[in-house]
Order: sequence, then structure tokens, then C-alpha cells
Amino acid sequence: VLGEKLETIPTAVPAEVALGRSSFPRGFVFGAASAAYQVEGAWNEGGRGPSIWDTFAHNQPEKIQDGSNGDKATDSYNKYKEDVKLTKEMGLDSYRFSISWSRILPKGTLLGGVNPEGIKYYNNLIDELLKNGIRPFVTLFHWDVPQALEDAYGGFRDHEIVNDFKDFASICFEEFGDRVKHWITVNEPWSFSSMGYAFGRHAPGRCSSWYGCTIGDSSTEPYTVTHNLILAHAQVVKLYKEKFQATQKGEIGITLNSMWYEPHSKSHHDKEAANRAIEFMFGWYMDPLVYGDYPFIMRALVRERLPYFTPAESEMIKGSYDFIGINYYTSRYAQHDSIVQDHSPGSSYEDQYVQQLDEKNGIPIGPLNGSWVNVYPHGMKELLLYTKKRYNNPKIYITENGTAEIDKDLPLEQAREDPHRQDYLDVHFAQVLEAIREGVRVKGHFTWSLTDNFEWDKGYTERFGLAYINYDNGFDRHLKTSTKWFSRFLRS
Ligand SMILES: OC[C@@H]1[C@@H](O)[C@H](O)[C@@H](O)c2nnnn21
Repeated sequence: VLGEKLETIPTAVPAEVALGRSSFPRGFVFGAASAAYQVEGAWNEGGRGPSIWDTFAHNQPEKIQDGSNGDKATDSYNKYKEDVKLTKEMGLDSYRFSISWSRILPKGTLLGGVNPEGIKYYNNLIDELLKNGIRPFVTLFHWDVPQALEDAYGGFRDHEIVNDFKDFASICFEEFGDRVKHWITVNEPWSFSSMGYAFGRHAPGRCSSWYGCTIGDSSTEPYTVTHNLILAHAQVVKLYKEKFQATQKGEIGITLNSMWYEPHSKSHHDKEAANRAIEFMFGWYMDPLVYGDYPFIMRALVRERLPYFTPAESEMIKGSYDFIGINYYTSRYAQHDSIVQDHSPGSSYEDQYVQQLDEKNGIPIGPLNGSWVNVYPHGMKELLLYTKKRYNNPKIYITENGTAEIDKDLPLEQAREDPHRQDYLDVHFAQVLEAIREGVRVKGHFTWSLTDNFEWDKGYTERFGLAYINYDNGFDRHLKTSTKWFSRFLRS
């Protein structure tokens, strides 16, 4: 350096010291996530039976933005070793994936037979992860109900599924529990119940006629489906704790998604609307899990359409988690909608009497990424603090957080450029760290998603991956530019 002009010496560390892994508590887990139907493909290979998503995407392609399906997805069934390699290359600690129920039980029930090729596939995936020092985080149910159970008794519309889900979980605990120490029973019961049964935009595509469906009832089925999902979750946790946890020494929880809500104005009505919005999305599940029943406001507004738990069920549900998984992406403004007494049964979405808006006076709540992710990192911290305060400070993993870009069919080198993802993750990590410093027990963060994948009703038109998938060239994986920053973050 001596003799060089001083101005050539790099400036001092920027005013705000950049975040890095070392800013987080020791042992904090950084991971990336996926889900079986969105990545595996091989929909009718290896003994897999059809799920409701195969049926929905094949029979109602008009409900998928590009008319596509998950038949091939990202071909992860055949390319899982490449996905593990991506995870390792980035320096991530963990990979969250889901098990396809109908790949393990093609007919949905134990009686229908266990598929040995399904067991083998997930053993191979788990072993490959462990061989590379990556911790598996496994979701049992990520929306792909075996079609056979939908045909037999209407899937989650019928309480019978609780026993079949318990049988499926038992096989997974028996076959994989020696190596899998982190289990998530259900991913986003709100999304499955609302998208599938209130709006009809996801499988099985049921909703009221005024929502555009030919079958279903948006005013009752989301509540019935949620009720059975909560009971199924609690039964599986009970099974794990009674039969497996002592020897396998793992932990089990559930993953819930929620937006954060800011009042659209300073009015009392809008402040109340923001409270109702989070209770109808997050409290719908957290209140039963922590207090044993649905939120009071839901009882008051939904009335006879909201099912009841028996005292024994309530006791089984209360405390049925070692951790809560939280999926946070974005926030909305909440504006009061006048509460009318003779409210014709609309849906689990109308019952809250809240207009959810992504802008105020023409100004978005945050810059828009993709089709719906308005970047509002403050909402992450607020949701975490709300969870700590209202629900006895549970152990939390952020099981999904990420952003997207609309697929513009760009040349590979341009398509891999994702500065918005680097910014998104950077600001959200900062909010997570602030929440931790204020006492929230956050133990990990999973970026959605490891790779681009089948984005449900958006098909392949929206890309959430840290890695780009070239669907036109052998499903090749290519790390996006944000991962250069992310890898440095994980190693600093
Ligand atoms: O939409 C992006 C992702 C989906 O791909 C996941 O499957 C789902 O768990 C989810 N919840 N909120 N956002 N997401």
C-alpha cells in the first residue's frame, strides 16, 4: 500500500455494518424450501398415485394461468442430487421439502398399500442431504391430498381423513424419523382451506357459484376443512409425542401463513378491521393451538357456520406443537367494511368484513415484486412481535419468506439477474434480527424457494427460486445472481 495514492485504499466499513450469519444467534438455521407437487414431477412414475392437484391441473387447465401442471415440474424426482448440491453450494444449513402422500400411499390409505419406490425415493433424498451436511425439514402435507381420498369421502371435508393422515404420518415417522428431526404436519391450512374451498383457485377447486365454481360452498366448506386440518394436525402430533419422540428426539410443529395488516386510516373502525383481518387469517389457527378454540370475533361473526371442538379435542389441540412455522411474504392495508346483521353467507373471506388493500391514496404499501409480493419488511417484525405477545412467545421458524419475478422468457444471463431478491432478503433478515433482539424466539429462516417451480394457479409464470430453472433446456439449474450475495452472507 505504501506509496499508493491514499484514495485508492478502500473506504472504511460502510456506516451500517452489513448483516451476515454471525449477526444471528449461534445455531440459527438458514435454509431453502420446496414442496413435492411443485418440484418433483414424475407424477405417474415410481408407483405414485394421483393427487387432487394432478386432477385439478389436468381437468381445469383454465384455472392455471399458463394452462400448465406439475407433471414434470422441475423434475426434482430425477434431479434431487442437483438440488442438494445447490443447497450445499450456497452454504445453506437445511432444506425444507414435503412428502407426497400419494407417492407413499398411492390409494391414500394404509389398506391400499405402501409404495416401496416412494419410501426409497425419500430415503435417497434424506441420505443425500445428510451426506452433504444438510438438515432435512420435512412437511407431511403441502396440499396434495390423494385423489382416492377425495373420491372416497371428499378429502378434508370429511373427518375420516384424520385417521388416514395419521396412518400416513406414522409410516413417515417409522421410515424416516431416525434421520428427520424436524417435522411440519401441515403447510398453510389457511391457503388450503381458502384457495381450495372459498375462492376455488386451488385444488380441489370448490367454491360457491357466485365465486364461479360449479360445486362447493364458500360459506361453510372452508370452516369444515380447517376444522379437520386442525384435528388431523393434533392427532399426528399426539402420535409423534406418544410413540416416536422419546426415541427419535425430533421436534414437530405446523406452518401457518399470514400477512401483516396496517389500518388504512387512523379511524377506530380501520384499526379494528386490521385486528379482525389477522384473527381471521392467523388467529383462525393460532387460537385453537394456544387456547383450544377459535377466536371470539370469529364465533361472533361466523356463528353457526363455525364448528365446535369437543372438550377432549380442545385439550388435544391446545399446545400441540414444539414450534410454529410462519410463512410471511407481504402486508396489506385493512379497511373496515360495514357489518350488516343479515349478512348473506358470503365466505370465510367476506365474514371478516375487511377490505384488504395493497395501496393507500394510490401509493402501494411496498414496491411490487411479481404479481402480489409488495415488499413490506416491517410487517415481518410486527407479525413476529404479535405472535410473541399474543401467543406466549412460542419457538418459531420462518418456514417461508421470499419474493418473485414474472417470467419474461428472457435469455438465461438476464433471467438470472435478481437484485430485487437480494434486497428483499437483506431487509427481511434485518427485521428478523430486530425481532430476535426484542425477545422473539426465532430459530431459523427458510427462503422460498430453492428453485423456480410450479407456482400453483400461476403455473410457471412466476419465479420464486434462488436458482433459475431452464424448462426449455433439460430443466438445468442456474444459481441467480442474488446467491453470490447470499453465499457471502452465510459465510460472514
Ligand atoms: O406463492 C409462493 C409460495 C408457494 O409456492 C408455496 O407453496 C406456499 O406455501 C406459499 N405460501 N405463500 N406463498 N407461498
